[in-house]
Amino acid sequence: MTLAIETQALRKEYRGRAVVQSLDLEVAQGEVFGFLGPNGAGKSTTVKMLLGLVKPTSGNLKVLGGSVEDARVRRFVGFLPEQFRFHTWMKGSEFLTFHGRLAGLDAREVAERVPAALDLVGLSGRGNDELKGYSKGMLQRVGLAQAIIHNPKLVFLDEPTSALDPIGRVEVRNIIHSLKDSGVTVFLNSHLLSEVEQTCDRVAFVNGGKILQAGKIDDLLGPPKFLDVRVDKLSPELLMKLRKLGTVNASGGGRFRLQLGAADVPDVASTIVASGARLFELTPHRPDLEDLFVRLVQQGGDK
Ligand SMILES: Nc1ncnc2c1ncn2[C@@H]1O[C@H](COP(=O)(O)OP(=O)(O)OP(=O)(O)O)[C@@H](O)[C@H]1O
Repeated sequence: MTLAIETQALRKEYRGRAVVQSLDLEVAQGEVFGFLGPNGAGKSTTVKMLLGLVKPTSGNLKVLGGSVEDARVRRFVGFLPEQFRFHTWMKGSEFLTFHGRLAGLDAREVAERVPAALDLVGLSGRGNDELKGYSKGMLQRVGLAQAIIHNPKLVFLDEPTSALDPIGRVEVRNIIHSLKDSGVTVFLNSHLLSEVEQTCDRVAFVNGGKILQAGKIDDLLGPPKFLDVRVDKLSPELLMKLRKLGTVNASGGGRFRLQLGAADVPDVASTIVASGARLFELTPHRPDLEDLFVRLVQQGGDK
């Protein structure tokens, strides 16, 4: 596995107080990784160290297989900060040209990339407008365009959807998916856990500067605990078969909730269909990231 980010025992102290402690992190190239934690958990400090903006007190870190101090490595890193101070007097395309040149693109590359980036974030046709006339959502999107103007291999996005309406969120989610499709690694800080659940391959929960848990979302959440099902008729024969798969609570009209035992969702569906019943609904329920987040932070936050 080629790693885009690798840290060992990374630590940052401010005035003797550790705000990031012994952080071991591995993010594979091409994955969308969610870095989650409550306010003050040490997320921004970690990102700043990974960007070379803050010097670690101790520990090791590698970005794209090299040192973040190396300009040749930073050339392939993009960043959208949470509270971007936009140059509001600039037009959208001037702003992107400015950042493209800062990132090392030459005039020809910038001329090519600016319209493509505006298009990708749904702002084509608005490049000649000054940023001071942009809505919050448009600013967020032009900020995202700035983070990817130079075709980075690794992008850090800090709360990229917080200022956006539901349509804007879907658009950003699609942009993240298309970045992933083109092999870009995305490191996402977000408090919007439903967004994270839909976007990320893996997540790490951090609090008190330490990782509480990390892994694939499916593995962390585990299998569904119960299913809500609707069939045309819950016959005594079907009921008997379902009881071998879990505990059935019927609520009439062919509806029932099945607390799953060892069986999984396909077992239940095939049992129903094989019995000759018609299956209208089958909804698996499991704890979501928010449940896990609250549980982990409450259990492990003060350690
Ligand atoms: N430059 C600094 N000097 C002193 N303390 C700092 C500095 N930067 C951050 N801290 C402290 O480090 C801790 C972690 O802050 P950090 O901003 O990394 O958290 P965060 O997880 O990003 O929080 P949020 O979700 O609120 O942005 C906080 O207690 C913060 O006050």
